[in-house]
Amino acid sequence: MNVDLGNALETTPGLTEETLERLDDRVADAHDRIASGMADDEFGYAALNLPETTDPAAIREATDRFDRPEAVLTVGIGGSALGAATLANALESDVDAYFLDNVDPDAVASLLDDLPLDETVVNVVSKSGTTAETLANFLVVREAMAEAGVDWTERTLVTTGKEGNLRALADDHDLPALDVPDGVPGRFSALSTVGLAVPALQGHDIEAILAGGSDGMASLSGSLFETPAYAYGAATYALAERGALTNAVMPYAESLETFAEWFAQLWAESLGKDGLGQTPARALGATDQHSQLQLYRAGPPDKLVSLIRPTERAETAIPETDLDGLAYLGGSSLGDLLDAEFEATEASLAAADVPNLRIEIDRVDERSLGELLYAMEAACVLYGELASVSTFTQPAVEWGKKAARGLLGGGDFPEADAVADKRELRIDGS
Ligand SMILES: O=P(O)(O)OC[C@H]1O[C@H](O)[C@H](O)[C@@H](O)[C@@H]1O
Repeated sequence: MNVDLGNALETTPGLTEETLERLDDRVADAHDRIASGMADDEFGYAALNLPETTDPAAIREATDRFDRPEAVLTVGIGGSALGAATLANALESDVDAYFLDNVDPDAVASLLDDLPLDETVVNVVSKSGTTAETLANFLVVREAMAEAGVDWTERTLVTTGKEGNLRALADDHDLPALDVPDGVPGRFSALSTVGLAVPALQGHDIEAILAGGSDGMASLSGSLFETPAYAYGAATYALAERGALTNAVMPYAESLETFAEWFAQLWAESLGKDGLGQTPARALGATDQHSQLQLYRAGPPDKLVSLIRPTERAETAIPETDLDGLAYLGGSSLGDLLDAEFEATEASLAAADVPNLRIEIDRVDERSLGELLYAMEAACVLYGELASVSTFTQPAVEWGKKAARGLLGGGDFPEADAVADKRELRIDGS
């Protein structure tokens, strides 16, 4: 994996080589803090040890008891879904992966109608075991299985903390259960049981995913010039300080589209604190060149664009044509075209002085994905250190969770009272 900062030099906002040299002293201090947090398995920092602390054999022991299913249905939300979804949607498998991470009744009903429930493994994931959406969806899924004559206890895998509702359910019904490791916030859990059970059920090489994470771990050092993850974290931080308040993440590979969603949670929940942060925007190359790029290039100069690509792709040749004006495409390939679009977008942003960062992975496979996920987590932790925010908490999200629970009669939460204070200025249509 490599990160190229060249197109963020002398842009608006922008960096200079001198800025980066000066910042490198702070990166060294931040790295010391990160390394000591890792050594002590401190809350949050422990996530950066996962390539070494996750036990793939324990994951396989829990997943191997299910004969190769037709589908895996994960019931979870946020960090309990997005890591697994990133891996499942990036890697090809004949075991289909679905994710119930919302409680839209139409979407839930239509998914349950379509799924072969007797051939599906239900993977219910909640670190806290209290998230209303996840537990409600699980109750709905469980009932759908019972109605279809499927013994849900035979087809359910639970991943949760050591205590709580889900743990009790797993114990009561003797369900296979994986532990969410201590000290690992949900959005940093992709390389743990939380992110790896689905790829294991799909037959992917989870050891290779962890090996990729280990590659990222081995490259952590006290200098941003030697650590791609820190180069990305330091540059995004410094650009945000200079006004790049939006980070448009634009993978040039459809298989990485969900990665941008995972990144959005990581960046938003970790860094959006104390009036600081950088808004992650999700885009896909080349598709969004034809929609969002106009804004990124010519809108307010408050953005940076992160362009991500694999350097190796499958080849699909573009057939020769004698159509005037299209002959230049013939003999080329879709991959060449996508790469040309990638480089053209970089150049077009640079020509308009818009900072853009290039991230390259070797190819979309287990090892490179493990390295990419690890590197972005390390980048985020470094950014949090430089910005002095509390990277591993999410009090603003918890506030809304409590208000919703209170509204539904799930406890006495003062946050729920605020809902009654909503101001109205309503304009009715016909
Ligand atoms: O895994 P759970 O406890 O169900 O939590 C799922 C999600 O809930 C909240 O929204 C948190 O802000 C997220 O960080 C977390 O990933």
